[in-house]
Amino acid sequence: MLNWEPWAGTAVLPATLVLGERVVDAMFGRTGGMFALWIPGVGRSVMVRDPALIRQVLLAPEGVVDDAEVNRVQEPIIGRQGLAVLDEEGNRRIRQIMLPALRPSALLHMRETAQALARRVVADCPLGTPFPLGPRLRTAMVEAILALTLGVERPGESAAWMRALWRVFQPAVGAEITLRYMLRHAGGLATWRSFHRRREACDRMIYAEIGRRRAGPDRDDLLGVLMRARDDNGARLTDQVLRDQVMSIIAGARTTTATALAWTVERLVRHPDALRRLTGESDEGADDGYASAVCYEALRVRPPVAFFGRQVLRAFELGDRRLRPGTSIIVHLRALHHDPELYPEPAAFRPERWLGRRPGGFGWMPFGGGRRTCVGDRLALLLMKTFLREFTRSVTLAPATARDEPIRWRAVSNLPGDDCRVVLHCRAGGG
Ligand code: HEM
Repeated sequence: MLNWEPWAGTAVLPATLVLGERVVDAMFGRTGGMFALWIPGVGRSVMVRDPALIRQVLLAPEGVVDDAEVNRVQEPIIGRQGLAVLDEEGNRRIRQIMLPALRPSALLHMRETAQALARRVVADCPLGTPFPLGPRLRTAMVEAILALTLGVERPGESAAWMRALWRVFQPAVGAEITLRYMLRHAGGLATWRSFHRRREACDRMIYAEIGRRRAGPDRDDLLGVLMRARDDNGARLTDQVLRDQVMSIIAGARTTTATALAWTVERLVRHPDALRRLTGESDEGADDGYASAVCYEALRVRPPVAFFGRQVLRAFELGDRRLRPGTSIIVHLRALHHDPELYPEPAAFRPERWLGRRPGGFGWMPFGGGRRTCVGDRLALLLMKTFLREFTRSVTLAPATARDEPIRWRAVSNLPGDDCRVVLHCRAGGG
């Protein structure tokens, strides 16, 4: 029954690059929300967009699907004990330590950090001329995450961290990591001195910070929270585990939130009514209901992360199919978020859909779901809303071109094709 599909399904992703997303939608339409395919470096897979099937995957009992295996590509950066690649028990333990520090009530201090960063972005942007906002948002978001994780707030200090991180995270390294991961069974990850040197330079900074803290007073940032944790026997997390969590948080947060914000601005400048309403709300300053709706809708129509996945450990019935161990299950987020049965006129950007309503269930999943759901979702929304408020208060935003920016799909990211090209003008009486 699956016979024709792996071939047609395998052709779908490359065909999408040429013919656009309608190819994926057509395939899902023909196959009832799930199709089989073969992905280089990943292997036998099914691509899913049906919320009932996604629910079944995410609520599967422990031991039936593996949450970590599909994240192994990140291991050279986040380490063997990084949150995303830890086994279920290890992952649960680290999440229990981290999550209280990532709740909205614990993140209030991040609002001020985000405000200051947003003001600096606005002050540094050229006025009256088109430019890409994306790179400036990426820098600001790395600074935000350094403040949250390591308490780095001073510009000189953060510049040193940014330089070290850039050498590990630059796109060429990312592409090589993916390629080496695909060749892992042929020893693709074995020797790679240049990368190890870059990573060690970054690691030295993290270990030096851990050492300073062991010798000095406690700090209240995320590293401080991790360093205070003890297990039932009173043992604390090792330096290696701490290092791997710092890199996991930076890897998870580094570009995702900036991409989400870039898409939100890209959608808003092409929907002047929504932008006007958001600006009105920012000026009044009391409520952020519309800003929340704008963020939910932008994350729906343009999910920054294109897919998330799980791997089958024990033979598993998914819908009417039996999946063999080793099969990867990939959730296609843009297709899920454009299901017309869930969202009438799914391509329309309409924040009003979310007024008086919070996303829930399995039809809106920009942050993934189940046991491995993103730990930074609340922080991401806080950063997005704070930036939008500062922007709309101090500048008017307009698109640099009339056409929508195309979705540039790179690895697991959906990026704005022109890196969010906009024109800013000072607002009369704003700021
Ligand atoms: C709009 C911004 C963001 C988006 C769209 C996003 C999306 C995602 C997705 C789809 C996953 C996979 C979840 C799954 O497999 O079910 C994930 C995991 C993760 N995210 Fe985010 N993320 C964002 C921001 C952040 C931030 C700000 C942080 C750090 C504070 C972060 C840290 C992580 C980590 C550490 C994981 C791995 C969790 C685990 O395996 O237990 N993310 N994220």
